[in-house]
Amino acid sequence: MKLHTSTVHGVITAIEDIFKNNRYADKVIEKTLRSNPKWGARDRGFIAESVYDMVRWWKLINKISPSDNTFHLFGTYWLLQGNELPDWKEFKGIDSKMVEHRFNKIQDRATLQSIPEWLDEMGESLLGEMWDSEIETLNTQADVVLRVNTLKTSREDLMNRLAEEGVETYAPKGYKDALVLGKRQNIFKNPAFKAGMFEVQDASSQLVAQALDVVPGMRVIDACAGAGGKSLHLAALMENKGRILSMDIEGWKLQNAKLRARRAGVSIIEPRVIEGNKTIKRLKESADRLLLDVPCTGLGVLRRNPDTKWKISPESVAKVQEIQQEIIQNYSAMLKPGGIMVYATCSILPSENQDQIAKFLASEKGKAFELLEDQKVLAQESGFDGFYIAKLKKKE
Ligand SMILES: C[S@@+](CC[C@H](N)C(=O)[O-])C[C@H]1O[C@@H](n2cnc3c(N)ncnc32)[C@H](O)[C@@H]1O
Repeated sequence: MKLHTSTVHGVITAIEDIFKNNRYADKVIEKTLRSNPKWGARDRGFIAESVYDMVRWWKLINKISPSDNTFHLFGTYWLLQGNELPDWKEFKGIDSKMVEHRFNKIQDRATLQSIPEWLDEMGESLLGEMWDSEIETLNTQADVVLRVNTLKTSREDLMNRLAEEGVETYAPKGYKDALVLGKRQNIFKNPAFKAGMFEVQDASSQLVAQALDVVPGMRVIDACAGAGGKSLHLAALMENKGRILSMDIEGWKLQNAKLRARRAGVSIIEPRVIEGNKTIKRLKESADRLLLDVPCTGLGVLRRNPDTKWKISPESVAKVQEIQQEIIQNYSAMLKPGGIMVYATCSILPSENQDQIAKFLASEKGKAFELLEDQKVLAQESGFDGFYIAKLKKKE
């Protein structure tokens, strides 16, 4: 593949923005692509993929590159991908033999898999021998998965409609509303997206709303609703009948959920900002179903957000675990006796998942609950994101 000055500069600028200014990769890529409307689909694809890949392999590239000059780092990445470098002055001092030689000398998993050492140690201690292949899987590129909005269309109709436009998809077994794109592309531009016929949502994430066993007419609380991905799915499963209270501590995220609801033809979502314990107390025993899609490290979705591994630390992992336990302890009061609560994370760490549930069940408030089932979804087994989903019942 031939390299072009303008797009390589786009990658270099984006990488410097991410690492020097500590910005999120997805936001930086979005900004870079927006600032250059003349780039075509291939150029955009090249930039997005190269930036994500460089972020993913940052530690490895830095170990091999002859310097921390961003062109050298890009050149190293490009050669590691099995490509050739053009004769540009910026790439002076790097060649494929040197890159191969330095790569072959690396033995340790933390560098080879390009993750911080503390994370490698934590992963191994918590996941044992599963860690090796899990981190390998989490370093690959994720599929683009759609969730069909059954309020507007069926999976078969959407599949046919997209196929007529040349967008090939397949329906993965075991995920009744999911379609996987055959080829990565910007699907947000598709008219079916603008018409609210689908959302982009990983297949594992689609298991969360399903676990709540909702029926039309129920009163549901989605207590960490964010931009409303799971609330929208719940609304579709409830045939847009009943009530969903979508709550979060961040009001701007709920605003986003409102816009998405309008596009999806959903009218039963009511956003509510959590302003403290008072908001929770007022809703005591008011919900038939309660979803706690709690904040987490995001280690199950590293394929989508590779920069997570450079942003988290042992301290932030401990802090988020504290928040998770606080949420389950305090928010579980909003569920009616006999109701069902789902606790979910997009993490693969037992300390954020089954250990949190065990701690809750052993506590005073947890005595009112029983665990019905839980799913520990690893990326290496499912082929999709890593997730944890626990389904609990509040005793009558
Ligand atoms: C995993 S995200 C939710 C994703 C969302 N459910 C979706 O499907 O798109 C976790 C959310 O919890 C919110 N959050 C963090 N601390 C919270 C708290 N104490 N109470 C409620 N929400 C909180 C964050 O703002 C974030 O939007």
